[in-house]
Amino acid sequence: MEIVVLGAGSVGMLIASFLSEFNDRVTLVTRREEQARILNQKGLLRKNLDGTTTSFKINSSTDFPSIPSNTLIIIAVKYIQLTQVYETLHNLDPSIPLLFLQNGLAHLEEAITLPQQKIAFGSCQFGAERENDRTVHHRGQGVLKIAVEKGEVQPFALFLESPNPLFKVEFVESPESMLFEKALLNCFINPLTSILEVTNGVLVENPGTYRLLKNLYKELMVAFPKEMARISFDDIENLCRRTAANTSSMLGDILNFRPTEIETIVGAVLKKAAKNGGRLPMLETLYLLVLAKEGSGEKM
Ligand SMILES: NC(=O)C1=CN([C@@H]2O[C@H](COP(=O)(O)OP(=O)(O)OC[C@H]3O[C@@H](n4cnc5c(N)ncnc54)[C@H](OP(=O)(O)O)[C@@H]3O)[C@@H](O)[C@H]2O)C=CC1
Ligand SMILES: CC(C)(CO)C(=O)C(=O)O
Repeated sequence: MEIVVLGAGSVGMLIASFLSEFNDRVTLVTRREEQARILNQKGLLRKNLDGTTTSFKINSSTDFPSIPSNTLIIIAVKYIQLTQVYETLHNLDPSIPLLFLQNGLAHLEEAITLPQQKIAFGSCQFGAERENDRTVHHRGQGVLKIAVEKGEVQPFALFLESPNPLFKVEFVESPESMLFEKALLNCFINPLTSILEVTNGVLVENPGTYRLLKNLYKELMVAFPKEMARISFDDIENLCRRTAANTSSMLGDILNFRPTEIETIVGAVLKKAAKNGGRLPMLETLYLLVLAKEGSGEKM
């Protein structure tokens, strides 16, 4: 099966590297000509958890290659960049399977209005950090959860062929629950790492941020008792520890003066709580601080 990964950032390059270990028909679609040229000429590099580096020969292009219908398209751009991507996907063959890997909740309703008959969503619980246009760091082992919204599992089952024990994939039932659970996890890590400009591991090493995580846990437990019953405090701690060296995707945006995904992650969780009459003053404060920081880039 051909695989096209759209978006050669942290997640796109990391996923493409793992897929290239058992499939030699992976294409990385980039936004910039320069990046495609570097990837084609020099290949893709993955810096592994054990300090080694693996290199991969990879096809890269700024255009979609002519896509046969047995191609899987993996969309690894940020939520904010999806608007442009939807237009392209809209014009593709409706039988082509699509897998969306964004954090947050907003893309779920949007993506399912596309004409494609096979659509799945992924929840990445690993860390990925782009070093440059051809180099990505694997910053923490974690599962890639996949939930199919439209069509059958079969086209997405190719992930199970991965021979690499560090790239684990698990199929789950409901995209909505899976994405909400991931958004809850991101509420603990992404805003705090962005405000404090620290890597994920610091949140559990520093006594002050550790207390903040505990208090936030209590607050979210009251607002979402059913959903939070599936997430233990240990799960949050483990995610911070497993991805300890990672720069969260939101902090990456802040450091590069890009808009963050605060609305689709934290904003969406706050809205859901408000709908049920719940209030989340701590999370709302973190949300406002990220918004303030996001808007401050040009003025500083
Ligand atoms: N990083 C992480 O550890 C994790 C990230 N995630 C989620 O994964 C998603 C992707 O995040 P991440 O990889 O960190 O983001 P990055 O910003 O690193 O990567 C996004 C990439 O998409 C490219 N892009 C933007 N628009 C287009 C387009 N129209 N066509 C082709 N490429 C395009 C960008 O190109 P350019 O560089 O030219 O702007 C960039 O390389 C996010 O929703 C994030 O929340 C989830 C779990 C972990
Ligand atoms: C898994 C985690 C927390 C890794 O940093 C992430 O989802 C992100 O950075 O957005």
